Amino acid sequence: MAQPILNVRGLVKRFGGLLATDHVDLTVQPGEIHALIGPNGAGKTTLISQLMGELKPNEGTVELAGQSLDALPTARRVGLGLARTFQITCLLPDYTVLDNIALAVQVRQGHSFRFWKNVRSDRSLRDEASTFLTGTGLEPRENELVANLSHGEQKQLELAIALATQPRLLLLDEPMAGLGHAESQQMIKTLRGLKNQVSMLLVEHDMDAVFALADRISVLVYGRVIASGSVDEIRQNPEVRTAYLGEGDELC
Ligand SMILES: Nc1ncnc2c1ncn2[C@@H]1O[C@H](COP(=O)(O)OP(=O)(O)OP(=O)(O)O)[C@@H](O)[C@H]1O
Repeated sequence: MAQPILNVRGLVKRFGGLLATDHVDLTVQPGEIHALIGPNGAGKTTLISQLMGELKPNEGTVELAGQSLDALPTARRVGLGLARTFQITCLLPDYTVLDNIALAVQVRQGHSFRFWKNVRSDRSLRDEASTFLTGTGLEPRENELVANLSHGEQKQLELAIALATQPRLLLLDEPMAGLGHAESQQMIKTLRGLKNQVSMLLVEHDMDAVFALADRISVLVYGRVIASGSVDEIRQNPEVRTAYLGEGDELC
């Protein structure tokens, strides 16, 4: 098997007496969409924050394409190809769609936020930024202020911003959260279209989306990975049904 793009071994995060992640082992293969599911409070967001270097683990190791990230701050991890989206969108509301993406392009190019006036005047920066709108459905909205976007459009924009850093691995924290049916379908289509471009770790509660997108699924309960496997293996796993859904519930 190819070298995993992400290799997590024995990752632990304690908050006082609470084990938010409990010796988590996880791999994401190149080109894979690996879904991470689990009940509220299972530790999914905590795990993503540890991968990004926003939270320091108590134990364990994280490698991106064979390179250890353990001693690296978040900015270096982004430089090596990690990007995340957030459960609650994190955008600049008084700037346009294109401004928000151009800023991410500029940061990737190594410029500091202090020079960000260029974002509104630099033609090549704006041209490059607009390429990340392709397939998001936001193309006609590039000059709209973020504050005027729907929730679904903001989620699409957040994804475009993450892509503008040209990641090798995208960590998606509930991209479907708060979306209506049509918006969820658009997001599924967008993510499917990205599959050959970037590997993904997809944290998601919407099981229709998970089953539509995932190559493999890992199930986190009380900080522990209780199962990992193909969609069919996870659908049929009795421990997953009991721990995650409750006895007798259908996993779909
Ligand atoms: N900064 C923190 N300080 C103390 N406890 C925390 C902190 N962050 C998270 N926790 C706790 O760690 C556990 C895991 O939380 P986390 O947000 O990672 O779960 P989650 O699986 O992402 O949940 P959800 O699906 O609701 O987003 C929870 O019990 C939460 O209350």
